[in-house]
Amino acid sequence: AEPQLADTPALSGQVEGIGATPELTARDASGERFQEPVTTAGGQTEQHRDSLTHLFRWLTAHNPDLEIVAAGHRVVHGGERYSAPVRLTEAVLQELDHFVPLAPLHQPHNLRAVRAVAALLPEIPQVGCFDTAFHRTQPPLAQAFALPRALSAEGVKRYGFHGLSYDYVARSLPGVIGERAHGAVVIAHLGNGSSMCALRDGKSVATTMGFTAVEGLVMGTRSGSLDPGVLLYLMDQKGMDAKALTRLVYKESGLLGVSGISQDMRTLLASAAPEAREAVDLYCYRIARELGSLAAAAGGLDALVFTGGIGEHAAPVREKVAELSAWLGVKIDPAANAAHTTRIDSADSKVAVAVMPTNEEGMIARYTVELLGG
Ligand SMILES: Nc1ncnc2c1ncn2[C@@H]1O[C@H](COP(=O)(O)OP(=O)(O)O)[C@@H](O)[C@H]1O
Ligand SMILES: CC(=O)OP(=O)(O)O
Ligand SMILES: [Mg+2]
Repeated sequence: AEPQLADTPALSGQVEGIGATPELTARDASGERFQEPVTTAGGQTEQHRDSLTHLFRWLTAHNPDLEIVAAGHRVVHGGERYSAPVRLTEAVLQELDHFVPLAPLHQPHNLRAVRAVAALLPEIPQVGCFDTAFHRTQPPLAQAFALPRALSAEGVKRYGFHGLSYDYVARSLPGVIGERAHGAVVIAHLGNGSSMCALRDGKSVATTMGFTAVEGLVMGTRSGSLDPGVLLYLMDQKGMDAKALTRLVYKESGLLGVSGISQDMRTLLASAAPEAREAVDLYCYRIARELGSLAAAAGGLDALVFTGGIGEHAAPVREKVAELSAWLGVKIDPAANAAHTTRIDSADSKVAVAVMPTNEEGMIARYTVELLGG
């Protein structure tokens, strides 16, 4: 029989703290919550393996009837080659290893999990679902850097990320705003990593992230767009090498670097420190600037959607972005915004404004069933 996907997951959960003290948390359909530490020692590879061993044992103990038939994975970078989900064979994994330098915070962890499952459950098929894939519909101009042709031909171009989230939201959007979902839409995925995507008729036409997931908006610890001259200056005048610059732009910048306090939006919103305020202000200002740019790429703005941890929960961020975007016809209803309702635009707003939960795992499950069931 063809695999069927239930509307709601039987279980959902995560292993957090790999690299430190991993812990499994899960929730079943009735809302019951489970939490247990993972016993492990050694480096990241061993910790991934032990976390998955623990997970599979736990799954069997709690659902004796459960049969694992496949595993779907988020793989952040698929390069030029992978514009759709793919069966993960060892040959494919070796190609995906090449993108580790292009997504150092994500790709190595993504691939470790695939290899750990392959070792533990060698008989099940595994599917890779790429953050970059959704953006392959973009016109070539939107994917281009103004670099010499030879470099562009090698694949030095703008890929974009958070595609699983954008695809999920785009598919759900007609149910929230009707016909306007087929017009010019900008989705703001605001989490630890933050990016925005312009869509026309549900397809990506432009996005703020580029070759790597460090371009674009201010993020938790990532700088977002920088004048490349800053990097040249730091190399030339301060003797910083690639490793030091990687640490700087991926781990020490963004909300954390500007505030000097935290990478966590909740902490910053609760803080009275002027540095916290400045970090949040810069975060919102950059979103509003990019919204203007993306509206230009989409040829207008019919709808603005907020998603991700910050987009879904941080009402003051949405309020500030809306205030800075009034010129585009964005106007929100303060009470609806404070209550995090699905539609937060005021009755006289030209632009529909929505708050929607994302569901990257749900999207992975769907792609996996589609690929294997077809
Ligand atoms: N109630 C809230 N108010 C403000 N910010 C929140 C709230 N809940 C979560 N966040 C923020 O969401 C961000 C994490 O987003 P999330 O999408 O969960 O992250 P990830 O990209 O790791 O999946 C953090 O900055 C966190 O502070
Ligand atoms: C690609 C990316 O930035 O992902 P995340 O938001 O999960 O860090
Ligand atoms: Mg996320």
